[in-house]
Order: sequence, then structure tokens, then C-alpha cells
Amino acid sequence: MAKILIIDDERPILESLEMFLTEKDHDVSTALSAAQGLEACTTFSPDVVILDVHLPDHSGFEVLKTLNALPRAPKVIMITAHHDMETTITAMKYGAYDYIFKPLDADEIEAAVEKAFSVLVAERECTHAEPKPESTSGGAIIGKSEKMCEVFKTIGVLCQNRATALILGETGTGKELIARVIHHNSPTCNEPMITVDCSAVVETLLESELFGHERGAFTGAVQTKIGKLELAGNGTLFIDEIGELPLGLQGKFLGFLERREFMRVGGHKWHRSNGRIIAATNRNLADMVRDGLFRRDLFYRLKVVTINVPPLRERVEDIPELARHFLLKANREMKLEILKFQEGVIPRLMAHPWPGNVRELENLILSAAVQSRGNVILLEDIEKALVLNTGSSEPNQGQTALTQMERKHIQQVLIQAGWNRNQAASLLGISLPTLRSKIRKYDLASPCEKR
Ligand SMILES: Nc1ncnc2c1ncn2[C@@H]1O[C@H](COP(=O)(O)OP(=O)(O)OP(=O)(O)O)[C@@H](O)[C@H]1O
Repeated sequence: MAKILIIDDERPILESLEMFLTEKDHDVSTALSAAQGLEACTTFSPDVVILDVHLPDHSGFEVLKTLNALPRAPKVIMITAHHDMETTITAMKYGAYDYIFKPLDADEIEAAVEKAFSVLVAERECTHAEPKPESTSGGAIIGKSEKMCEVFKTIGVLCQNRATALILGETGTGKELIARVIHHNSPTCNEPMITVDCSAVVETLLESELFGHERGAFTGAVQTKIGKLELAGNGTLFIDEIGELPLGLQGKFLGFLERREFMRVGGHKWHRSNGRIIAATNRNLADMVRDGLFRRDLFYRLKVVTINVPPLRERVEDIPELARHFLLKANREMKLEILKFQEGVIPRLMAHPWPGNVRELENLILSAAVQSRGNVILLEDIEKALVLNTGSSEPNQGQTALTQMERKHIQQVLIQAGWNRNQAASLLGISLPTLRSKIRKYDLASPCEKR
């Protein structure tokens, strides 16, 4: 039961709202003017105030400002007959919890009151903000699970040497983040870290992207261009999505790894590079080797040290800390002041299968934070964000069904996006090449392709 104060100079509205909300078991008080309303606030201490924008003595906005400055500020639902954008925006800007237009709809009022009250209760239960995780600086890898501790150990070893490393893991598990952490903790951290994403560069330009080209090497090569390998110098070259490296180029890259020398496209001179190579992929390179799509010798050259990054569903114990980390990040980036998650949110997050892994969790928290009103993220905000971000609201049905769920989920999102792969990839929170590889893996086809 909530304590509700209604401030409106129209008696019929006041009386019908009072009757309706009392019937719903709330404790209701009424006021016909701003002055009466403010006085009632001190004597009655409402949880929720339903406030008309136009009052005979003062503007509703002035009352709203005064109410929001109170030590135990109530949640304020503004009501008005004016459907204009400006008043709505002003009300929300001054901190109204909700804004409802007249003529009032009973269900809408009831839903708004209930939501406002539940937010208030959640906020009052929260006496202090979530403690800040120790490592919130950019580049921190969050996780204390056994599997992540294994990853940390290997990173520790890699930070002391310059060995080539291969990072394997599903999309969004943090492969690039791991590469950055290795680079920033290695002796050559003052040198650059350069990234090449093999899936983002067209096949014909990838060689030049990696090794550079000489002027006149091909049509359009109007001047000499230094490749990413040279740009990395003695630092780190991070080759993302190495599984997409065309077979022809794989041989040339292997040659470089063996001799540490390369030639620019169209060039005749050998160049040396001592940069560290870290490659990553979400594809199963062993399967690709078996299918003749990836060179076995290159595979072994790359996996001098291999890091297998576990999918998020295999380290659910990391989810609470990750969620808090992303909440702080959302606060920083979006200038929000959200203190915590409502009870029930973390178990819900731990039950989700996370096909898009940590990236999906990060996007979800950001989206729920932006859409939440008040300073607590409610379970309801999470459910909404889950539907919006992934089209899914089904909790984990168990490991065995995960692959089927992922297939079904991707198929649903593709249908929802009208088989626009770019749009579907963005809805799923994965990259376009990852989506393409999943379409292949699950043998999915659009209705037009099936014909
Ligand atoms: N353990 C973690 N702690 C904190 N942030 C993380 C962690 N893992 C991933 N992230 C964040 O999740 C997002 C995705 O991570 P990243 O780009 O490193 O994944 P990826 O495996 O390289 O993805 P893809 O295969 O699609 O390229 C980034 O914003 C990254 O900072």
C-alpha cells in the first residue's frame, strides 16, 4: 500500500482518483492548490504525488522542484490536459517520474503509481551504492572464476615474453581486451598496438593492409603505403578474425612468421619486423584445418601460446561483478547516477544464456540503465532490455539445449530484421562476420535463398 497525495484544482478529478486509488488499498490524501499540497507533504509524507501542471496559485513545475528537494522526496506523476512536447520534456527534466495526459485512464494511472512506488521502495531499501570494483580503469578484465584465473595466468606468462599468441573464444568473450591487457603489461608497452580486422578488409586489400605496398603496385596505389606490420614496429600487431585470412595470404603470413621478414606489395626489398603477433578468432581453427580452409603449419606457428576464453555461460559466477562494472561504466559514459540493481536482477542475468557473451551483457546493462527512471535498475527494465536487445526473454534451459537456442534465436532475429544481416548483427550485438559464420554453422537460409 502506498501513501498517495493528489494535487489538482478540478474537484471531479480529485474525487474520482481518490475513490479509485482508495479502492486499490492505497492511503490517499488530496489537495486543491499548490499551497495545500505542499503543506500536506509535510504532514502526510506521501510516497507518490499525482500533480496537476496547472494549479491556481503556483505552477505544478514549481511544486515539482520543491518536492524533489525534500529529504525523502516522493515520486511525482504529473498530469495535464496539454499534449505538447515542451511541457512533457520540462516535466521529465525537472524530475517527474511519469507524465500522464488527461482524460485520465484508470489502468494507466494504476500502472504508473505501482511502478513509481516499486522504484521508491527499491531506492529506499538501498542505503548505499554498490561498492566500486577495485579495477575500473580502462582495460580491466573482470572475472574471478576458475576459468578466468587460468586465462590470467597465461596472460601473466605472456607479459614477460614476446611469444606469438592465439586467443580463441566465441564472439564478445573479450579476446581483443585480453590482447590489449597483454600489450599494456609487456615490456614494449610504450610501442604501438595496431589492429587488423581480417573480416573488415576486402580480401584483395588485406595483403597491402598487412604488409603495405609500393607506389604503382596496383591500380590506385598512387603512393607508397606502410602496412600495419611496419606501423606496429616493436609493439604488438593484433590480428583479429584470423580465421578470415584468405588461404593465399596465409602462406605469405607464415613466411613472415618464420623469417620475421616481409616485402611490401609490389616491392623488392625485405623489411624486418620484431613486433609481437597476437591473433584471435571465434572460428574453430582446428575444424578449418581439417576442412582444408586454414593451413596446418600456420595454425601451429600461431598457437605457440593459446588462450581459450570461456563463454560467459560457463562462468556465470563472474556475472554479478561484470554487471556492476558495466553499471559504473554506463554511469560514467551516460552521466547517470544509478546506484544498484533491484533484488532478483542478478539471478535473472545469471540465468540468461548470453549467446553474445560479455558484449551482450554490456549492451544490455547500458540499454537498461539508459531506459531506467530512478536510481535503481528494476527487474522489469532488464526484461524489457532483454527483449529489445536480443528478442529473447527465455531463461537458460540447460547446457544441452544451448546450441539449439542460439540457432533459434539467431533465426528469429534474422526474420525480425527481414534478413538484413547488418541489422540482425547489430540487434544480436555481434559483428557481421560472426553472424555470417553462425549462419553457415547453423545452415540458416532466408526464404528467398531456399527457393
Ligand atoms: N572480462 C571482461 N571484463 C570487462 N569487460 C569485458 C570483459 N570481456 C569483455 N569485455 C568487454 O566486452 C566487449 C567485447 O569484448 P571484445 O571486443 O574484447 O570481445 P571479442 O571476443 O574480441 O569479440 P569479437 O569476437 O566479436 O571480436 C568490450 O567492450 C570489452 O571491453
